Amino acid sequence: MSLPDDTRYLKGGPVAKRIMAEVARDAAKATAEGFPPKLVSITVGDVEAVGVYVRNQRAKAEQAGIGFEERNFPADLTAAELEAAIHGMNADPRVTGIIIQRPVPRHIPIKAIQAAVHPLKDVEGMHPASIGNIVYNELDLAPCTAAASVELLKETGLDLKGLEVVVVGHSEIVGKPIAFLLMSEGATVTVCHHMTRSVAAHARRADALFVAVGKPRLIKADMVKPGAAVIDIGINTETGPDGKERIVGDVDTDSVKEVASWITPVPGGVGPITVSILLRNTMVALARQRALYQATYGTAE
Ligand SMILES: NC(=O)C1=CN([C@@H]2O[C@H](COP(=O)(O)OP(=O)(O)OC[C@H]3O[C@@H](n4cnc5c(N)ncnc54)[C@H](OP(=O)(O)O)[C@@H]3O)[C@@H](O)[C@H]2O)C=CC1
Ligand SMILES: Nc1nc(=O)c2c([nH]1)NC[C@@H]1CN(c3ccc(C(=O)N[C@@H](CCC(=O)O)C(=O)O)cc3)C=[N+]21
Repeated sequence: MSLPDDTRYLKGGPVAKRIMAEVARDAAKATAEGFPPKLVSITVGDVEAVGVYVRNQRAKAEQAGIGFEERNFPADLTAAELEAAIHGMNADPRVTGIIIQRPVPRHIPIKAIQAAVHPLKDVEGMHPASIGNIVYNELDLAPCTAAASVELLKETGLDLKGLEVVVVGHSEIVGKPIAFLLMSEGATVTVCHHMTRSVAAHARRADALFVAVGKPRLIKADMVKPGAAVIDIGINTETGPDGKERIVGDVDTDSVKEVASWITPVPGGVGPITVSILLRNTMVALARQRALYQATYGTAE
């Protein structure tokens, strides 16, 4: 989809491109040195919900020179079987990073599965140890979407110190890490969720509004402060007026763009940056694994 050349759109493409160039350079160097990076994607059962994400991961990984392997397990896999498979990948030196695509079937406890991924291979930053590092402001393996969203806000040039920010949605993978990253930047952060009495009342006070809920057109123009920056993280698939499937965010972009000073398009906003940060995290993970390998088996020079 082409977007109007409008400064109100905070496009993800240029930021993603910058990150991808850096990743491709690092991947080529590591490969030449005998350490080819490889990312393994785990999906369990119905892969439809994560289809776009996995497709883009494969395409971008190949473009950057990172190996990509998709492991799709049947929906009736037990948690113990999945953990065993993950332990195998933890022990496999050819696997650099592991991402468990969400959602997984209800009978699989996602927290336990994320904890099974070795922290050195946790490219999504979802192991409890990785998530904990965010509280300490150690951010080199931060959850990809949260890092991508904050990176886009920075593109506005707004000073994050003291900025009034509202985050709608408080999932472990998106909303909560966004709140932590923003706190580290000095913003004043309010987090809304389904029990919040009036999301609108909070949202209207925000200089920057992050939305990660999964409900098309949840945020309308009257919920946005004039001049605000709106970061739309939602990725929802719906049937458009032409009968074709399309991707929309959580923000009613047509009306909100008349009020906001900046708005991220969907598609073309946060999504592409998320993928490039996942690949960047893969290279960070590789560097850490190489450092450990060197410390363990290397000879003193
Ligand atoms: N662009 C990207 O790179 C990515 C996009 N996404 C997209 O972001 C969206 C959110 O994903 P994710 O966080 O995983 O989803 P979850 O379903 O895990 O979380 C949704 C959150 O929204 C809250 N919520 C639900 N209804 C409301 C409401 N009416 N008002 C305020 N808050 C509400 C929920 O609160 P409670 O828990 O209290 O019910 C919950 O915290 C999805 O559309 C997903 O596809 C996700 C990852 C990456
Ligand atoms: N463990 C886990 N981590 C996730 O981060 C995660 C997940 N599971 N499950 C599914 C959701 C959804 N999600 C997307 C990320 C990028 C695009 C993306 O690249 N979007 C392009 C789409 C372009 C196109 O249409 O091809 C864009 O917005 O421009 C889409 C969807 C990550 N999620």
